[in-house]
Amino acid sequence: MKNYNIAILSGDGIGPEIMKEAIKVLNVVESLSKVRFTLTQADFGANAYFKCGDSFPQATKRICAAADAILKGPVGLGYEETQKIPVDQQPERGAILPLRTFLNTYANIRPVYLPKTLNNFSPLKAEIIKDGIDIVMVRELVGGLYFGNKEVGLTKSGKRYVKETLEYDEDQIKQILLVAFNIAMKRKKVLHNIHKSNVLKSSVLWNEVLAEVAIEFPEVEVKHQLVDSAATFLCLNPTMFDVMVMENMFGDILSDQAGGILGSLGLMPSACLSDDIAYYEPSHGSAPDIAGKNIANPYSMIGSVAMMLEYSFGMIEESKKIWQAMENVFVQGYSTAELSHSADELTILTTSDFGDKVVEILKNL
Ligand SMILES: NC(=O)c1ccc[n+]([C@@H]2O[C@H](COP(=O)([O-])OP(=O)(O)OC[C@H]3O[C@@H](n4cnc5c(N)ncnc54)[C@H](O)[C@@H]3O)[C@@H](O)[C@H]2O)c1
Ligand SMILES: CC(C)[C@H](C(=O)O)[C@@H](O)C(=O)O
Ligand SMILES: [Mg+2]
Repeated sequence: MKNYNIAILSGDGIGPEIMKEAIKVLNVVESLSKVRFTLTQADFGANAYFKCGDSFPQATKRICAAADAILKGPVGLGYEETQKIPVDQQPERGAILPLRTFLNTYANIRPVYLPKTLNNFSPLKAEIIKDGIDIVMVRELVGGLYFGNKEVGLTKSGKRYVKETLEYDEDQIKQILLVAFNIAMKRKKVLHNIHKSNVLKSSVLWNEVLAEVAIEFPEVEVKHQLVDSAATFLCLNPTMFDVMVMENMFGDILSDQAGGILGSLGLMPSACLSDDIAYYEPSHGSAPDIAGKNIANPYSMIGSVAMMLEYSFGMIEESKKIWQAMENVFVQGYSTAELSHSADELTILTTSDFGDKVVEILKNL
């Protein structure tokens, strides 16, 4: 029987709450299929820092390196709590970014998906999204401003200054574009290239490389869109997009905006892919404002499981069933707390009840 080793990094805030539900779903998939999942928990994030003084401990690195895939909950704390941790150990700089470089997960796939049955969750008018929303955002994840040279100091006149550089080389750009073109080939063969070449030299190089890569994909129609106007059209007419590709920072911001047009960040799972291994995490953070209340929406974490089954283990049917089960929970008239604004007659489920409903439906699909 096939066995997959999965590292479980539950994270901070709502992380452990939503991870518990994701594991319930994994256990059901295991019981219904011919695979075994061996789960290994590892400390990561602020909790790891407070436990052992390191937000990405060596032991966790070893567990990740030995895994077939990694399932990661969000990390981070509220602003005040974060100040208790030295800047370079804060879970974003000390854990997430090092994890991304450690694994070289350069391609971040963020599905922006709302089946038409659920379009009442979106704050957008029904006529704009009558057929639902179905976009794949492809975000470069190990380059750009996040990882460029950083300098902090004093000017000659004693003023504090900071310098952060947006760096890419052509190989980094090419590898993410190849991922995006290949996804476009499997979908509608239309790729929106999101850039800012009217100002940024990095976008000029990005677009030059894109023109070269595009020759290998003559069937894909490329549409160029400046990032600022893309933000507008994402609200006015999201269905004009199918696959969108962009550099790291643009992708961070537009993908959170995308969570907004779905109605909640809790509907945003993601996959972070390298050529060898992948890790899966919600696009959102640790939601300190709702942590510990059993009200977070675990859809993003369970959706990350579905993406792991598809991308890392080729378990396409099982993955589809998880998406279907989650949609069915909502279609049956249930909701999670943060989506409750959309219709008063919905029954609000706690985090754990949502997981239980998914499991119940999954067993009968
Ligand atoms: N990949 C990651 O681990 C990751 C991603 C983003 C932010 N963060 C970190 O998370 C911390 C909090 O950041 P923030 O508050 O700006 O953003 P956030 O994404 O944690 O929360 C933004 C809003 O969305 C809501 N929300 C998020 N996920 C939800 C869910 N599953 N169900 C219901 N509501 C949900 C929150 O309650 C909050 O109102 C920060 O430390 C940040 O750096 C981590
Ligand atoms: C927490 C932070 C480092 C991270 C990012 O900016 O990439 C998050 O916002 C995300 O979108 O995954
Ligand atoms: Mg983000």
